Amino acid sequence: MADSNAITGLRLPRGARVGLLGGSFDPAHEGHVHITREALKRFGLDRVVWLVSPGNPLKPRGPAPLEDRLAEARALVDDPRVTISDAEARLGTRYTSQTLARLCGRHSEVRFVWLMGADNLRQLHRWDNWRAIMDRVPVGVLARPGDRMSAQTSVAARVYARARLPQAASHLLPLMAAPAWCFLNVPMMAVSSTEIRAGGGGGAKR
Ligand SMILES: Nc1ncnc2c1ncn2[C@@H]1O[C@H](COP(=O)(O)OP(=O)(O)OP(=O)(O)O)[C@@H](O)[C@H]1O
Ligand SMILES: O=C(O)c1ccc[n+]([C@@H]2O[C@H](COP(=O)([O-])O)[C@@H](O)[C@H]2O)c1
Repeated sequence: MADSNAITGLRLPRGARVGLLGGSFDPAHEGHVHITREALKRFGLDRVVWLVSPGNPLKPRGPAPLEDRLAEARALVDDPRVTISDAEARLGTRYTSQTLARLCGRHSEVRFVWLMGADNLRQLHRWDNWRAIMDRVPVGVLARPGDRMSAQTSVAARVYARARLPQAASHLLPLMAAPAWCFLNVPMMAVSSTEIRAGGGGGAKR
């Protein structure tokens, strides 16, 4: 049975293990596809939802229009396990702690895992109500060029050191009660939206 919700716009099977990859996706790129594939495999996820953000609260410059970013992401992804979602715009949430509270409330039968690249683990302690994020859902972190060490040295990694799951047990992460997090030292792909924007790439609408 699917846990479908008119407000979030998401149709998620009850009991499913669902990764949430939040991002500006300005534009979406192969790095997002790569970490999504690794997360599906290594965390044993059934689905990954790309939560295309209306705008990162920490970034001063606004992203391209949401509709353009959603369309570009949909054009890039060819995997039925991956959903490109505007749930944050629908819910009217911008901060991840709020988004997770609303999603967990609306999809109470789903096992969510928050996914992010290692660069975001490095600055997680600057996010609004960041401990509430760690305390609400398991968190899966994927290596990113330049940020491999953040798994050991970031504030969040140190504060939640006892909640770290060894990489060898990564497939258990969706079953763990929060706080629990796991760093995946996967092969890395050196691509970013910043570089693509600087090179003038990113899709026909730019
Ligand atoms: N090449 C990559 N390797 C690992 N993680 C990545 C990679 N690209 C993006 N991510 C992660 O995907 C999520 C969404 O990324 P985002 O949409 O901000 O792309 P970005 O390339 O980091 O953008 P920007 O350069 O504008 O900051 C973040 O958690 C980010 O850490
Ligand atoms: O909640 C916050 O304070 C917060 C601060 C910075 C980033 N985020 C979220 O982190 C995700 C990655 O953001 P970005 O812009 O780096 O792609 C995206 O879902 C943002 O909403 C969230």
